Amino acid sequence: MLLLGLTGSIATGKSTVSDILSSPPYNLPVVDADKVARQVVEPGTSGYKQIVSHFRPSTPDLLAPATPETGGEQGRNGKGRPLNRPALGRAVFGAGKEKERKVLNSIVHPAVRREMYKQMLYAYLRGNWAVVLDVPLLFESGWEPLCGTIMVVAVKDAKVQMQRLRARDQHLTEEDAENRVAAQWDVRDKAERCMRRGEKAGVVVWNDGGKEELREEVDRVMGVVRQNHPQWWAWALLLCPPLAAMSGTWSYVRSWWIKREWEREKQLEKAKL
Ligand SMILES: CC(C)(COP(=O)(O)OP(=O)(O)OC[C@H]1O[C@@H](n2cnc3c(N)ncnc32)[C@H](O)[C@@H]1O)[C@@H](O)C(=O)NCCC(=O)NCCS
Ligand SMILES: Nc1ncnc2c1ncn2[C@@H]1O[C@H](COP(=O)(O)OP(=O)(O)OP(=O)(O)O)[C@@H](O)[C@H]1O
Repeated sequence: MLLLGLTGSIATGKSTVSDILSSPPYNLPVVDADKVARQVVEPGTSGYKQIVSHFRPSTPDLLAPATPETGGEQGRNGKGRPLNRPALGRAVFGAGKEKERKVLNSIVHPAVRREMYKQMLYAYLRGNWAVVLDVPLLFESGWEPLCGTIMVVAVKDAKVQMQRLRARDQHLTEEDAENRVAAQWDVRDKAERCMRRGEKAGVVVWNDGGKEELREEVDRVMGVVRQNHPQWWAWALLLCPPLAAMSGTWSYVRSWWIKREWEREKQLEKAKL
């Protein structure tokens, strides 16, 4: 089964592409890291308890206000009020907040990873030829070598990204939005890194145009992916687990090598400046 990593930067169009991939004619299962990241911090979970214990002293509005909708003082299930996500966002995005963001990531990411592995295994056992891993921080958090193919959804014009982000998340101020964009790698760097993997292992969906153009671009890119990963290969991997293990190991080593070379080049470029 192909692990198709879907990434980009904030508001470049990952969820829109993931909706296309999960509908006909593709009908691919999608494991959505943002969705899982919400589940693992619901009231009562260990993630929730750790976040409350670390962030509450510095963020007094960390929990949603006690209203009938949020279930009063103790929340709907009696395990606490849900997190006030915009407030937590302000505590971790912005200049000088990298340390706090790292703390949040170290609480949330391991739980996300565990749940995602479970969902991937389920998709494999159901005989899917591919599963989409929708992971916004795929490169930043080291998921890259795991994916047979990476699809980056990118825009060439940074203004398009900012406009879409502001239009979608109207609760964010201009500064909030800029802080969130700055918390991730530049999407054009992600596109470059992805193309470095070669067409078999890395494809870029450019999304500067309208939604109709995006659909056509996804169809074009999926034609390339499908050609490189035919159905018979998916069946061979399912019926022969040692072959799946060998193929996975080869893909991992190759991706790891490309990642290392790319990082070296970037370091050399930096040193030259
Ligand atoms: C800070 C939080 C509470 C803000 O919640 P909010 O509902 O406002 O945003 P949401 O979760 O929908 O994320 C929107 C986008 O922000 C970006 N983003 C989220 N977390 C991070 C992060 N730690 N670093 C950089 N970018 C991030 C992603 O592009 C994501 O798609 C939330 O983003 C969070 O819990 N982040 C930590 C978990 C994480 O890294 N999630 C990303 C996938 S694993
Ligand atoms: N080609 C397009 N034309 C017009 N609007 C678009 C296009 N692609 C995406 N959008 C809109 O831009 C916004 C951001 O897109 P989307 O939510 O898919 O991004 P995302 O990369 O998943 O964001 P996040 O990282 O925050 O989860 C949405 O409101 C979406 O409807």
